[in-house]
Amino acid sequence: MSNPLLAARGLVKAHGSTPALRGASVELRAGEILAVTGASGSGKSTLLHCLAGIVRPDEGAVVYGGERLDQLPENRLSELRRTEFGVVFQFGQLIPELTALDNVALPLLLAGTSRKAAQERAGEWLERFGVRGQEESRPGELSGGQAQRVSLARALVTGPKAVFADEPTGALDSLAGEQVMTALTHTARESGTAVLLITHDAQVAAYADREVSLRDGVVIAAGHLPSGADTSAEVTR
Ligand SMILES: Nc1ncnc2c1ncn2[C@@H]1O[C@H](COP(=O)(O)OP(=O)(O)OP(=O)(O)O)[C@@H](O)[C@H]1O
Repeated sequence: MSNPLLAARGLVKAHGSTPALRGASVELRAGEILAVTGASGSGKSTLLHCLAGIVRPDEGAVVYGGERLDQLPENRLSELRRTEFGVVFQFGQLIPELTALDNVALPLLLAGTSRKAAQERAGEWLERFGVRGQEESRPGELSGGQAQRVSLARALVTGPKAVFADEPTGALDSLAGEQVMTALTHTARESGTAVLLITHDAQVAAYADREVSLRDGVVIAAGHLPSGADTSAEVTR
């Protein structure tokens, strides 16, 4: 079995006195699409935040490329988040004052790409996600599905190793949701990007290679790839 790209072991995290994770372990392999499912409040977003280096766990380890993400200093963590990870949230979280093109160009500008090259590349990515023609639109002028596809372009434009998507279709109707999932999975497979996808929707989870379920802050079940998964009981899919 190939080494995981990212591995979380025994994560414990509380928000104040509310426990969110109680010993969750999960692996994300290079290039795979992993769905994380579970009831509301089961700890899915907290797990994603720990894996993406947005939040530090109280206990346990997050290992990425041989480095303990949970122990990295903040400046190295933010560099990793900028260069190797992409994040998409339920409501896109585009910068409202910037055009679609500038939203997608922003991660490249932050990485030191020239403005001209960043805008050119951003335009190509808008095209890939079927939102060419909306370059000058601000997020408020886009439909939910268009905004989410711009968010995907922004998450993938730097060529990250992993994309973290927290209910990316949660605010969309089913057609727009399908378009977003098709665009995400197609592009991720093409570029070999791993995707950790939180969803409560079985139709969305069906786009994934593998699925893990959380209950009360622990992984209770994991579906498996032909190469074999590592944890507990299997989910029949
Ligand atoms: N910032 C916070 N402050 C206080 N409690 C929080 C915070 N974030 C999460 N929690 C609590 O931690 C637990 C796990 O939350 P989390 O958002 O990780 O679950 P989830 O499975 O993603 O839920 P949902 O599907 O509703 O988004 C819940 O009880 C939640 O209320």
